[in-house]
Parts: sequence; C-alpha cells; structure tokens
Amino acid sequence: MGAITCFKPFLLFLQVSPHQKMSNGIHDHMKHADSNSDSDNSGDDGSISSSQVDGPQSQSSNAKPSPHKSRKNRKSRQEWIILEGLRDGQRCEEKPERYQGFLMKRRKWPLKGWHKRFFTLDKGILTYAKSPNDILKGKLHGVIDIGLAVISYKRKRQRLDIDAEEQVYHIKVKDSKVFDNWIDRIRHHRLYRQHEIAYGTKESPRLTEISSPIEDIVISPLATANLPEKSRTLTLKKEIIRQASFNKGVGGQSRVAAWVLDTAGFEKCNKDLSDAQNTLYELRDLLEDIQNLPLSGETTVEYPELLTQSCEKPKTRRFVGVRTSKRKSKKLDSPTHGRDSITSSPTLGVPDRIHTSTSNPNLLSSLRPNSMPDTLISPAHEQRIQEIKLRENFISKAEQVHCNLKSLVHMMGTERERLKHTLEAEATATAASTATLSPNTTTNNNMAQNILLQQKLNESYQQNAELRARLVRIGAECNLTNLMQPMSPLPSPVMGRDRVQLAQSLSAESFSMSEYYDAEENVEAGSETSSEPSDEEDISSEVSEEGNDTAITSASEDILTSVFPTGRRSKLPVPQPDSGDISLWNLLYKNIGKDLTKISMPVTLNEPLSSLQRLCEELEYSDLLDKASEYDDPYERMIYVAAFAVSSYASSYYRAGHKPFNPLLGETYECIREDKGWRFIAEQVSHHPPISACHADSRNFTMWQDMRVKTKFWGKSMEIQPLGTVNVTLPKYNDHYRWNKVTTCVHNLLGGQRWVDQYGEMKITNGNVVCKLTFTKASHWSSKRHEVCGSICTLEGKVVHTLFGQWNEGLFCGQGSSASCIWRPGAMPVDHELYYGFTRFAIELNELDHDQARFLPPTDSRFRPDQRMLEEGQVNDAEYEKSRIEQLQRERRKRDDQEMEPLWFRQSIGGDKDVYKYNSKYWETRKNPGFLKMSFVKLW
Ligand SMILES: CC(C)CCC[C@@H](C)[C@H]1CC[C@H]2[C@@H]3CC=C4C[C@@H](O)CC[C@]4(C)[C@H]3CC[C@]12C
Repeated sequence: MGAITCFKPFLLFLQVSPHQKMSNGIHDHMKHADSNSDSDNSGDDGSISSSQVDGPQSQSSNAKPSPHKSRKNRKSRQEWIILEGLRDGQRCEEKPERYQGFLMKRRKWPLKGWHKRFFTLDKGILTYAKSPNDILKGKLHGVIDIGLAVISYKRKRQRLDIDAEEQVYHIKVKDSKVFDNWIDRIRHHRLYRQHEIAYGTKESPRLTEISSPIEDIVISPLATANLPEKSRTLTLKKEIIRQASFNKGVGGQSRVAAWVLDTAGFEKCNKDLSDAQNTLYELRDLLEDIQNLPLSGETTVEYPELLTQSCEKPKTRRFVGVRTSKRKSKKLDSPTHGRDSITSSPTLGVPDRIHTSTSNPNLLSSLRPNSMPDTLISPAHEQRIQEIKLRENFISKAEQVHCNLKSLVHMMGTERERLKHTLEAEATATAASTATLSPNTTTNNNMAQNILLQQKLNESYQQNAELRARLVRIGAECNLTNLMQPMSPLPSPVMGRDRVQLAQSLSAESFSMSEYYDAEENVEAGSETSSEPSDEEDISSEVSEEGNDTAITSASEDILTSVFPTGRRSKLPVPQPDSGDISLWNLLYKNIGKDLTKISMPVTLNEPLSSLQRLCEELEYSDLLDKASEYDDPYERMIYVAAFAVSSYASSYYRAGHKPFNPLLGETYECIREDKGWRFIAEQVSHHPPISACHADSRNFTMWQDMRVKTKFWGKSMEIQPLGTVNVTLPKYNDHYRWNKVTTCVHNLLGGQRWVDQYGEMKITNGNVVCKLTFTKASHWSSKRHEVCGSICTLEGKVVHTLFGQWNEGLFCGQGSSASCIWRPGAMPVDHELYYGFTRFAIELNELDHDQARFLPPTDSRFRPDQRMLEEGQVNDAEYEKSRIEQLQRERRKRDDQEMEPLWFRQSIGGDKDVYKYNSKYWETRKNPGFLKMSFVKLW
C-alpha cells in the first residue's frame, strides 16, 4: 500500500551502547528500536515506528510474546540512538574540521532505493550532491543544518536518520569504521553549530559568524581552479535560507534565523565597508604625496605636440585628455557617479576636464610614446606627469570610495527593509498562531497573512450563517405549520433533500448550500410531533422535545451558542485544557526504553473523541454520497465519491494538536444521524494490532472500513499510514467503490506548532471506472500545500474528468476557471481553536443525552469516563481514570487467554484476515431485546 510498506512498533531507549564514543561528555539517547518481528525484516526502515500513536493499553500487547519476538526485541532495543544536542549552559567552541565523503542516501519519498551521494560537513552544515564535482559546480541536492535537525542512528546497521523537518534523510554507510567516524564528526559539528546559533563564535560576532559555514565550502584545491564560486555560494545560501525558514519548530526564531542566515546582504556590506576603508587609506597616502609635491600652480597641463601625437587624439589639444574609454566616460558622466561632487571638492582642486582613468593602470605610460626616450622628457614634464598621476589616482580612489559607500547605504537600506519584513511576518504569524489552531506554521509573510484572511473569511461565513439562521427562524415562527413534516426513521436524503439535511452542521455548510440547509432547520422542529415507533423511535428520541423547544425559543437570542436547532449541542462544555507545557521530547525522553504504544501520554494531549468517533467523523460530508447516487453516469458518480474520500481529511487540518483516545478492545460507538440519513456503528475489534471496524448505512449508500494505523516516528515528525480499505456501495447502481488512505504526517512534534500533511496516491475503483488522486507532499520549494489532483479514467486509461483542489479547502472538477466546485468544507465554529479545532460535526459526536443513554450499550465511547472528564475539563480526574482504565485493560489481557472476539463484526476467514465486516446484529439487538439484557465486559 502506497509508499510505506513496512511499519513497526518502536521502542525508546536510554541505554547507551558500549561502542559509543562520547564527545564533550555528551551522551546520546537511545531513541527507539523496532519492537516486533517484522521490524528487522525491513533493513531499510529505520523509523521509530509504532502501531498506534500511544496506547498504554497496548502494554499488554506483549503479554504473550513469542520467545523469538522478545529476543528480537531485546536485541533491537539497543540499536537506535538519538544524537543529543547542546545542554543548557553547555558550550562547544572548538571548531570542527570539514569532513566529507560518499554515503548512501535513500531516495526521497516514496523512499525507494538508495543513491551514492557526496556529503560535506562543514561548520554544522551538511551538504550533498551527486559528486564532488557537482558540489564545485554548485549543483547541490540538499543542505541540512545539523544543529537544527533531529539525528538518530543505528550502529548495528550503520544507518543514520536526519529529520530536518521538511525532509527526513536516511543514510547508510557500508563500512562500520567510516560510519563511526561520521557519527563522531556529526556529533561535534552539531554541538558546534548549536553553540554558534546560541552564542555566536569567539572570533566574530554572531551575525557574521553564522554566515561563515558557507563562506569557504571548498572541497579541494581543485575547487578554486575554475570554480563558479558565486553561483555555488549563492545556491548554498539559498538552501540554507530555505532550511532555516522551514524549521518551523523554532517558530519566530527560524524567521529571524532565516534572515540572519541569509548573509548575502551582510557580506556585501562587509565587503563594501572594508573596501571603502582600504581605499580611504590609499587616499590618505595619495593626499600626502600630493601635498608633498612642489606647487605647479597649473592644473591644466599643455603638452608638447610630440606628446599628444603619440597619444590617441585628444579632443582638445590643450588638455591632458587622460583618456578613458567611451564606456568609462559615459559612466563618469552619469549622475550616479557623482563627478560633480568630485570636481567641486575644494581639497581635490582637480578640474573637471581631467578625465579619470581608473581602468587603465598604464595610463601614464600611455602619455608617453614608446618611441620617446626618457631623456627627452624634461624634469618639469616628469613632475607634471607625476602630479597628474597622483591626482588621477586620488580621484579614481575617491570615486571608488564613493561607490562603495553608496552601495553600502543601499545594502543597509535593503537589509533594514528585509528585517522589517521579517519582523512583520513574525508578528503576523504570531498573531495568526495565537488566534488559530492552524497547523500551518508557515514562516513566510504571505502564508501568515493567508491564515489571517482565511480566519476572517471563516468568521464572515459564520456571521452570515448566523444571520441567515435567525432570519429563517423568524420566518419559521411566523409560519411554522407549513413546514411541519413527518420524520422518517432513516430518511433518504435524496427524497428528503427538502427536509433531511435540516440539521446540517454549521461546519458542513458550504456557502452555496447554506441557505438551503438553514431553511431546513425548521422542518426538524416539526418532526418531533411525528416520530415513528420502532428502531427509529430511538432516533427521534435523540431530539428531545425539550431540546427543540429550547432551540426555538432561544433561537432569536443566540442561535449558535449552546443549542443548535437540531437539539444537538454547538459547543463543548469547556475549552480545551492547556497542554502547552508538555514537552513531547521530555515525554519520550522520560519513557525511553518503552514501546511508544506503551507510553501513557498525558490526557491533555488527547481530544475528547475516540478513534471510533473519528472514523464516524469521516461521514461529515456524507451528502456527497447522496449526491453521487443521484447521477446515472458512473463517471459523474465517481466525482462525488472522490470528493467524499477527500473530504474525510478536511478536519485533520485543524487537529494536529491532539490525538484521539485509543479505544479499548470491545469499545463501540454508534451514531444515528437522522438529519443526514445514516446510522453508524464502530467497534474496536482487535487490540494487537489495534484495529477499528465500522459500518454505516443509509438508503443511498453503505460505507464500511476497518482501519489499522502504522506509525513511523522520525524524531521531529511522525508518519501515520492507515492500512485497510474504505468501501462504499451505492445500491441503486450496484456500485462498489474501494479506496486506500494516504499517509498522514504530523510535523513539529517536538516543538513549535504541530501541523498535519497528507500525501500519497489514492486509488478509487468501481468496476470499470478508476479515479487516481495524488495528495502532494507539502513542499517548501513551492507554495503547494494540501494539494490534491487527479483524474477519473476508464479502465483503458482514457481521462473522463480531471479533479483538483486542496484537501482542506475544496475539490474542483474540470479545467481552470471553468471548473466547478464539487465540495468545500464548512466554516469553522467560532473559537474552534480553543475547542480542539473541532468542527460542528465533531462537537456533536460525543454528546450524550439522557434519553439516548438508555439505548446505548455500556461499551459506547460516550461512557468512557476519562474521555468524558476531559471533555468537561476535569483534567486530574481524567488522568486518574485514564490510567485506571488502561490498567484494567492490561489485567484483562493478562487474565484472558485469547483476545476477546468482536461482538458486532466478523473477521474474514481465509484470505485477508485483517478484514472485518459488520455482522448485521447491532441494530437488531438494539431494537430487540436491547442491550440492557446483555452482559458486557466491564471496560471501565
Ligand atoms: C498529540 C501528538 C503527540 C500527536 C497528534 C497526532 C494526531 C494529529 C494524529 C494521530 C492519529 C492521526 C489520525 C490517524 C488516522 C486518520 C484517518 C485518515 O483517514 C484521516 C487522518 C487521520 C484522522 C489521522 C489524523 C491525525 C491524527 C489524529
């Protein structure tokens, strides 16, 4: 599946392997090791992996490890080591030597194959290219700031991972000695670089010193021969700037670092300054010489015929006419060259008719014809020539200084502007990041402004929706009876377009549709009067009379604050607790030696939803499936199914800050959305590996999937690859769509603002119709972010439709401006950044009302106490409950011989064992005899 084929749970360790040489008393940390048997099979997969993001409940996952496995675990445990950085107060002033050589580098994503590349490590900056020659030519493939990256290595396999935030580099070395050397060098360079960033260096002040790593990256003496120095240096600088500006982990620091590291301007200033200084010295000397000359009293020298004949013809016979090239004269005449200022200078006393010739060092000899013997020149002439020479030199030097200083002023102005912009971008980004949970930690000004604009836009949508809702409500209160319609138990959104989507959540409201949805709210208000008995009784009971009354009466006060017209809540009880001071690094560090799945993460890193509920969240834009089932053309249907598949990623944009609760084995979650026309059931069907299965049905579609995630932890980022297939059927057309999920990557795990990226290929098939979508990896080299594009083709490959868009912004079909919008995510609720970044739909998922509670099995996620407590802001209680529940699960697993069988799903027999399908019993049981009569394992 996709690019990432091998995933392994991982361990974190503190032990230091005996082979490790410690420099400067620095101890690297054991990072991780693969904790299950497949890990060792993938010699190339050096990631810190886990089968789930956390999950203390998996503590028991190794309860019955095979001896083979545990041996392997123990062995592998000692392998991955994190290269430590400078500790507080620690210094590393000793400048490391440049180091270089060939290493094997894994190809970039999708990480297939290895290349031999030439690496150079210089003052903490690692650059690489195809060959030393390419480095000389400036053809660099990458530049990595070793001081800012997270580096881990596995000595046994001679593997090295460098997580430079925007890119993870995987390196291997064949020879163990070479490998050890590299590790030692990298360690030293890292400390030196960190020292340099923190304190600057002894020799030079910080700003200029930071530029030093790129000043003299010269591989060999050969380099200077025909080295296009400038282009090489420039490329390097660009790379470094990129590197620095992409290191979002340090937030604003990186912006300033980027500015600091972009040393071109400073270097130019420095150069101008020192040139000016040198020329001033020369000027002083020249002035002294001039002063020492005997006074001639003449400033214009007339030459004998003899002299002038041998020169190029002077324009005016009378003047020296120290000739300059045409170009030079022009240049001097141009206003920028301040000829006036020179000639007007009283101290110089040089007439403007004396043309300077800085470009011609043989100027004076040119005054003298080669043929003319020295003896023919009189001492007076000699003196005059000398005088002219001095004056001319003086003028040209003065001009030079003038140019230098002008250029300096210009450069300083540019630098000042650049710094101003950097600081502005910084301020905007800080404002944006404090105002939103947006994972977009962009360092550039435009991006930051985009965030703000987007926020403003969202707010406007929100206000708009609010106003419209009020309007509709007023209309409804005037003429309520017209709108009353009976509520069907599992209403078909198609037949009920005019009434079914009434409770469309605010977040699901696309602006083109919002008017329609809002209008529907009234209908539901009427539905309370006519709910049908049966299974669906329960559905109607979800919308309590009380709730609706409140909705109606409070609508004119504030329709959006607490109770939405559907009767569902529109706000979580309390804002999210502060988790700001949890350093994941410390967390991982403290838990070194443990499998990540066994690390009990603080509850404040969780959002009050379980992974089962998160699966349900993928149905937020289920109206797209309803829409698909309206088209007779299979290619049209595919457009909407594709949009549905993409839409499931939208919510993750705002949700990089927290992780869902890992469900306990046997935990379930049901969700009945009469307004959307579907019902959903999910169960945690396996604990080791953790697998969640779900099933949703409506009149228009059925959707099911079983999801298992594999996690790779690289240091600064974490890649999550959901395995399993998503299935959707549209019974009306006998369609069966299947697709895979792409990779999710959480960036900035160890600091700064976390953000989520999605990348990879998604293939949706339905008989002869195929849709291929590419989720583009965020690239710092272009502004492309969150992009999705693809096409819908026939089996033969003929493109029928093209699709493009962004998974967080919307999907379009067609070409350019004529493309039509298929889907757009809804506006975010006000203050969403204070409430885990939840959409309206997500807010509703964990709501539990008393009427509904009677019908739920005790295994439902809504009853999970730690999750509920977190939702209510009782962090300490939640924490306590979480560890209690996790302990209970561990004990259960120790006690039971076999993993508990799922109640509502069945594992496939033969073939793909990891496939779980709904056994059609849940809703039946719920109706009759009801869960009250069943006995369940006590999960909490
Ligand atoms: C708190 C810190 C340590 C980590 C936060 C990790 C969060 C952002 C990760 C953990 C599990 C991840 C989810 C795992 C699986 C899926 C299903 C996929 O169809 C959409 C993305 C989605 C929903 C991921 C979104 C990001 C996610 C929630």
